[in-house]
Amino acid sequence: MYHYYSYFRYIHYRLALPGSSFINRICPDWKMIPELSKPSVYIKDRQKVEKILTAMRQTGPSAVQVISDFDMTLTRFAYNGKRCPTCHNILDNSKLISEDCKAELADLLKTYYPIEIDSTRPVEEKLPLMVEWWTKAHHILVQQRIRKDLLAVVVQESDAMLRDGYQLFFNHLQEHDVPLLIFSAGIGDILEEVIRQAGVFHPNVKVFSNYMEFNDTGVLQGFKGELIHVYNKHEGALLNSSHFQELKQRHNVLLLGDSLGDLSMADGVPDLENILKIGYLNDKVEERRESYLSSYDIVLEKDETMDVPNAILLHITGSK
Ligand SMILES: Nc1ccn([C@@H]2O[C@H](COP(=O)(O)O)[C@@H](O)[C@H]2O)c(=O)n1
Repeated sequence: MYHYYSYFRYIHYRLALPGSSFINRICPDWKMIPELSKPSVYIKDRQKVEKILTAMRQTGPSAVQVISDFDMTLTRFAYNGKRCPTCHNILDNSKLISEDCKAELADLLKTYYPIEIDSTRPVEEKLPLMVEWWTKAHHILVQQRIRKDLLAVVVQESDAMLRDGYQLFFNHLQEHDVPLLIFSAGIGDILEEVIRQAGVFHPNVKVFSNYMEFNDTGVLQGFKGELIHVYNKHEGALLNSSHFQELKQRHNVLLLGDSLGDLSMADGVPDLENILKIGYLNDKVEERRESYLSSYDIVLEKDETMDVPNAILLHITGSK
């Protein structure tokens, strides 16, 4: 029964493809963004998306800000069939961690990641478990007496990969003075190193994340500030409301995420007018498709590229 239902939903979302003459007649913007016809693209309400795109293009780049998650949103989920690392995994798998602790961190991942992505569990039930995961993992990392000066080497030696098309994404935002806020439950120091080494840590990029605290000799002794995990980003957004106040003339938001927790990243934006939410659905696709389609305006299924966000950015900035 379930298979018939999901097949029907599949046909339903794929029927109104941008190539169809009906959609092109009422929605001229579809023709301008052929990337929206990629087989990886799913949209529940095309007219809503069309309306937001038209409004955002009309007001242009000076009214927009981009708010994005990092791990598995700006970075790849997999490459050649192998999972790519998150910020935490970059450290967990590095030479800075003893074999015993690597095994402990791997056990934590095996226990808690399935909970993180379980669409049958309510968020309230996941919250304490996520805090538990991050707290235990950070405790282990602190025990390892990690040296700040070795973080760059560890990132260089890792398999971290930004999504295909990341250069256009970061460079285009910089060229058009569009602020990019990266809001990550990963590790800020590692995240910054990944984008620095990729040559895209431009001045328009601001990062909210979990930052490491080092002692006078440069050894990790803890983490700064309030813990950010995947399901408390709204708290971080509200705590950092001064950042959003500085951008208060930017009423339009392009939001990129890969988890339902990422949907609250724009909670601190004052006088929000238009928000276009793009969600990468990387894992457990069948089980989670319906909830992603109900929450994100555009869902990108198993799509390792920045093609769609890039095409939308070029559209908004009038570059295409
Ligand atoms: N010990 C941990 C804790 C979390 N993760 C993963 O990191 C991701 C969070 O970062 P975002 O940039 O996506 O906010 C999240 O998806 C966790 O699965 C981890 O790998 N290890």
